[in-house]
Amino acid sequence: MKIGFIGVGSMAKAMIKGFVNSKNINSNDILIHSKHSNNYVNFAKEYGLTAVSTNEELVKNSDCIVLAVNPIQVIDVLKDIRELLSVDNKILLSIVWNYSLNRLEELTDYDLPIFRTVPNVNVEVNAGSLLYAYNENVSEENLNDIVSNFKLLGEMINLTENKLNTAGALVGCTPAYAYLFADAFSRIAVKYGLSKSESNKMIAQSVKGSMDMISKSNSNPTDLMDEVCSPGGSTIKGLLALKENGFEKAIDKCFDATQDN
Ligand SMILES: NC(=O)C1=CN([C@@H]2O[C@H](COP(=O)(O)OP(=O)(O)OC[C@H]3O[C@@H](n4cnc5c(N)ncnc54)[C@H](OP(=O)(O)O)[C@@H]3O)[C@@H](O)[C@H]2O)C=CC1
Ligand SMILES: O=C(O)[C@@H]1CCC=N1
Repeated sequence: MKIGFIGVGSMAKAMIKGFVNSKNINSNDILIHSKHSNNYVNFAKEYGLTAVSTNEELVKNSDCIVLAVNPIQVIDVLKDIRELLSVDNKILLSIVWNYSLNRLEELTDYDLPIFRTVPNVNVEVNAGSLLYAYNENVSEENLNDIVSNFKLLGEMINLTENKLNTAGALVGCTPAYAYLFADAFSRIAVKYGLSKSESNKMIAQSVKGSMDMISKSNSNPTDLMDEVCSPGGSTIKGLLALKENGFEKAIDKCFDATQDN
């Protein structure tokens, strides 16, 4: 399957690197185009991708078109490719935040198979999550083709579209908050004499292991927290300090902000 990316920003680059890392897709079967050639031509050379000079050329030569532009750019981009999308059984896969299937159909063709997905940047190391919903034009074959290719990037999770905004924030935005959490801990450890790079490694390993505990043990995070807090020990003191300083309230406000569309 030839996969064409319209838009080669942070998220598209992470997906492309994940595909290349997986070694299951020929790099030259990945086509790319974005607005400014200096932002994609060298990237294409570095990874052996096929750079094309227009969105139209990209659509003509791809089986699956990944729409990876910002929401404000969608109308202009789709206007130019709408007719080409309807030729030769193409599939549109949009990663555009908060852009509904219905709106994408209005801007393209009511017969076009369309996937709406929310990936996260962890796809770059094939440890991503990719939420997806799709319209009624998607055939069994389309579904198999998309799932078999995109699962190379991480876990594919099928959801009804009405859950995509909330689940999307949980999956798409949280890597940034996890980086903030890790950075805050490794920075304070520097105050106590560790180097930033050794702290980064330790916090990353510790948080990764803790997240594995949640997914593999199937336990509730509250129960796991209790196991770490030895009576009269340091962890409970730190945990209460987090509570007293508004940690949970800050998380609630953070999540509310992501839902404020
Ligand atoms: N970043 C993330 O973690 C996630 C992002 N998303 C969604 O992915 C989409 C892209 O996000 P992100 O990569 O962060 O954004 P970026 O701003 O990094 O990338 C946007 C890309 O769109 C390109 N572009 C703009 N106009 C056109 C055009 N007319 N034709 C072709 N390409 C064009 C830009 O080109 P150029 O660089 O040449 O100017 C750029 O490569 C957004 O809709 C976002 O909501 C979803 C989940 C997670
Ligand atoms: O910040 C954003 O809007 C995009 C969607 C999820 C992650 N980045």
